[in-house]
Amino acid sequence: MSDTVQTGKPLLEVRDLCVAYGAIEAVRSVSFTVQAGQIVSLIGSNGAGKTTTLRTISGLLRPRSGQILFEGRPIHTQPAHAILGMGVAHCPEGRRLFPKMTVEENLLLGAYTRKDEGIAEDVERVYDLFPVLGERRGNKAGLFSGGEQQMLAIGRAMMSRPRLLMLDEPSMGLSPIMTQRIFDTIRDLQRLGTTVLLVEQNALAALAQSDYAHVVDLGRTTIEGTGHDLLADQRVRDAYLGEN
Ligand SMILES: Nc1ncnc2c1ncn2[C@@H]1O[C@H](COP(=O)(O)OP(=O)(O)OP(=O)(O)O)[C@@H](O)[C@H]1O
Repeated sequence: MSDTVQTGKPLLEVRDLCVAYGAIEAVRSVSFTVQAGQIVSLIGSNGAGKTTTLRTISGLLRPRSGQILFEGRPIHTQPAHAILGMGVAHCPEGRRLFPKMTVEENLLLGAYTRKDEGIAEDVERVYDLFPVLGERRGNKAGLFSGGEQQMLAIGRAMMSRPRLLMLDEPSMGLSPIMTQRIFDTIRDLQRLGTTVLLVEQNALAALAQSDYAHVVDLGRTTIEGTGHDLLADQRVRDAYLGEN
C-alpha cells in the first residue's frame, strides 16, 4: 500500500519541537527521525508529550518553534488535510470511530482525501488483513470489541494509503493476547511497505517490535536506540519496564 522512498533522507524528521497549550509547554524539545521502512516508537510516561507530538506532526496543533520535515519538505506550516494528502495518517488514541456507522462506512471515511479508482480495492485489502472486519462489514462499529475496533481504526488509517502511519496507544485497554495481535499486524503493515511511528505506554511490547525508539520525558527526547538496546538499558528498565 505504500511507495518506496529513496534511502539516505529520513522519511520524517522532527527538529527541536516545542508545542504549548497556552502557558503549558507540553513539548519542550523533541527531536527524532524516522527512516523509511522502519517501526519507530516513542515511549514515556503519561503526560510526557507523546500525543502532543503526534498531533503536531499531523497538523492538528501548531508548534511554537522547531521544524517537522516529511521527505525533506517542511510540513509544520501545512493544514492537516494537506499533510494527510502527502501520506501521513494518524490513528488517534481512543480510536475515534463512528460507532453508529458500519465497518465499511468507517473505512470509506478514511479515504476521504482520495479521488482515485482504487478505493474499493483497498477496502478489500483491509478485509484481507483483518478477516473479522470483512465478515462483519455491514455491522455497526460500536458493536465490536476493543481489539476489533482498534483493527478498524488501523484499517481506516490505511485507507488513505499512508507512507507514514502514526499509531497512538494502539494497545490501550486491550488484553495481552489482543495486544500481541495488534503488534503482529503492525509488523504485517511494515512488511507491506508502510513506515510506522508508534506511541506507547506499553514500553515492553513497543520496544520488542521496534527497529528504533526514543524515550520522551517531560517534553524532551532523552534516551534513544534500537528497540533491542533500549530493552537492555537499565535506565529504561527501571523507569518504564516496571522493574523498580
Ligand atoms: N488540550 C490540552 N490542554 C492543556 N494541556 C494539555 C492538553 N493536552 C495535553 N495537555 C498537557 O500536555 C502534557 C503532555 O500531554 P500528552 O497527552 O501529549 O502526553 P502523552 O505523553 O501523550 O501522555 P498520554 O499517554 O497520557 O496521552 C500533559 O501535561 C498534559 O496535561
